[in-house]
Amino acid sequence: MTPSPVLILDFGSQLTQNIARRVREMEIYSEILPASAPLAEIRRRQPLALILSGGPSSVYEPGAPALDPALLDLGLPVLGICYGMQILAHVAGGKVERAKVREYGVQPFTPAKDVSPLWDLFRPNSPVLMSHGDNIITPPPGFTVAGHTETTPVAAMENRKKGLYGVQFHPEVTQTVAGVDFLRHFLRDICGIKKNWTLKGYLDRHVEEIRARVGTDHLICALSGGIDSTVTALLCHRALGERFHAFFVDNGLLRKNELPEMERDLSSLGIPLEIIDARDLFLDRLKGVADPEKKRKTIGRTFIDVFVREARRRGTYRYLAQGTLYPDVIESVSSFGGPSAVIKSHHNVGGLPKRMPFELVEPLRELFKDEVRRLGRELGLSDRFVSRQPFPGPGLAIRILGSVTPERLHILREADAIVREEVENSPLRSELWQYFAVLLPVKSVGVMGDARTYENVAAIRAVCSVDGMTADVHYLDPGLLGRISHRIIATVPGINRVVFDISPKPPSTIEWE
Ligand SMILES: Nc1ncnc2c1ncn2[C@@H]1O[C@H](COP(=O)(O)OP(=O)(O)OP(=O)(O)O)[C@@H](O)[C@H]1O
Ligand SMILES: O=c1[nH]c(=O)c2[nH+]cn([C@@H]3O[C@H](COP(=O)(O)O)[C@@H](O)[C@H]3O)c2[nH]1
Ligand SMILES: NC(=O)CC[C@H](N)C(=O)O
Ligand SMILES: [Mg+2]
Repeated sequence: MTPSPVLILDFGSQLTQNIARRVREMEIYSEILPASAPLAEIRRRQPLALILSGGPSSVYEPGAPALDPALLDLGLPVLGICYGMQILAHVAGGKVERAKVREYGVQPFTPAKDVSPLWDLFRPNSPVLMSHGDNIITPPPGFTVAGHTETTPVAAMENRKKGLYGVQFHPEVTQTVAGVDFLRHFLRDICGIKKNWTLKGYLDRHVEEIRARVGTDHLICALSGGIDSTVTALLCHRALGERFHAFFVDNGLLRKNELPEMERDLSSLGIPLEIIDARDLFLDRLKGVADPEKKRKTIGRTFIDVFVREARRRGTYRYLAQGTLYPDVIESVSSFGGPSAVIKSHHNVGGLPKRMPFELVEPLRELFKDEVRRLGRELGLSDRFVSRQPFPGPGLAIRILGSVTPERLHILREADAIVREEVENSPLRSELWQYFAVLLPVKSVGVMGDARTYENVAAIRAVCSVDGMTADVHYLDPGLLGRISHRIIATVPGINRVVFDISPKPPSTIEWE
């Protein structure tokens, strides 16, 4: 049975899922609902506490996301974070205005005297992450100021009697050093919530949910052999048995030897699999497409067309399972109805056609990659499998800048195989999140064997990351870089220059398109 959640109301923050995962890390069940969710919907879930997320709006602007005042009278503890605190103040009769000085980055926070035990963890000048342009000028009646920073007089507030609290800073990020402990103290000690969630429980619950939802229908699973879809497949297979069918699409955008390696790995897991050769269709549709978003949408649509065609051929399937994770969602669409920005359309989310003949089953949609890896271990996947580098569904197409042609695919495939082989033969493999080659749409002059060349440039990317939301460059050892460059230029016809990408995410993204 699903436990009662800590309910997080999303006002459009890029950090909303960070709040959710912090709560999960304390083994407490949480759910996210859009801030616009009706009161009845919220009550139906019988939440144990409410957390109001941050968001890009200002409470005094027309159309800013609202908070139903009735929520403050349910007798539930409430914690507002950033916009969440501002909307709480606004609704309860306080005053919010544009600040004279905006406050961004880590700042020293000092709790007020005679505050409730919630603030026990903060010493004077505790580092907290701030990111706001509005300030609470007057706290609402019944509230007292619980702390300040140099430029924010109301950096925290509380109405102890009603259990309503607010912080202007972000406790859900590691830059707020006491942040995680503060959230735990709030939920465990102040709200008195007991541990009620584990990844194993997550697994069991989703197996049950899929069984209940799909009923006697059949489900096809889009399986790439990557960790996300493999965990999705294991979960759906466990739920549905014979009514589960996995399709792997060869879209012609795969890496060297991907198909045989994937077949070998998956057959050892006992997942029945069909391989669909759709190389010509994908390459045909991608002809002349150079714009990154157009490429991604073309690929997303073609994946679905292929699934529809194959599903019709075999009978009717109502459900399509995909290994969609939370970062795919947050970068692709305005998540959970919140007004967050589109960064790029991941093929499996923002790249999908508007009208779909399938209902999607996406059991991992709330999780981050490192959580899926732990789930994979829980399901018995080997460390080697679980720690493999992610490979995006649009494949080499988003690493060939400009139009995708069979010749350019061949060049990149060969160069990329060398990067993989060299890194995988070094002790680095387990430290890196991703390592790959990108083919640039520029040519440069070289000299090989005394003759002039005028050929393509390849860029090498190597990054470390926990969840793909941010990434650091890993400066490869010069010896290793030299070997990679030498091998590529010597053995891959069409490349005469190799460069190394030194841009972190943000401001760059991991993939070049
Ligand atoms: N070639 C493919 N055939 C079938 N489905 C695919 C293919 N490529 C991607 N997908 C679907 O798109 C989803 C998202 O792709 P993505 O690459 O993020 O995940 P993954 O391949 O499962 O894991 P990883 O991130 O480790 O590569 C997959 O989980 C899978 O459902
Ligand atoms: O399945 C996917 N479909 C996509 O369309 C897609 N685009 C990026 N990625 C992967 O997501 C992580 C973050 O990538 P970016 O920094 O490029 O956005 C990195 O690990 C990327 O490889 C994708 N995965
Ligand atoms: N990150 C936030 O929640 C910002 C809230 C509000 N818009 C501000 O700038 O003050
Ligand atoms: Mg993949």
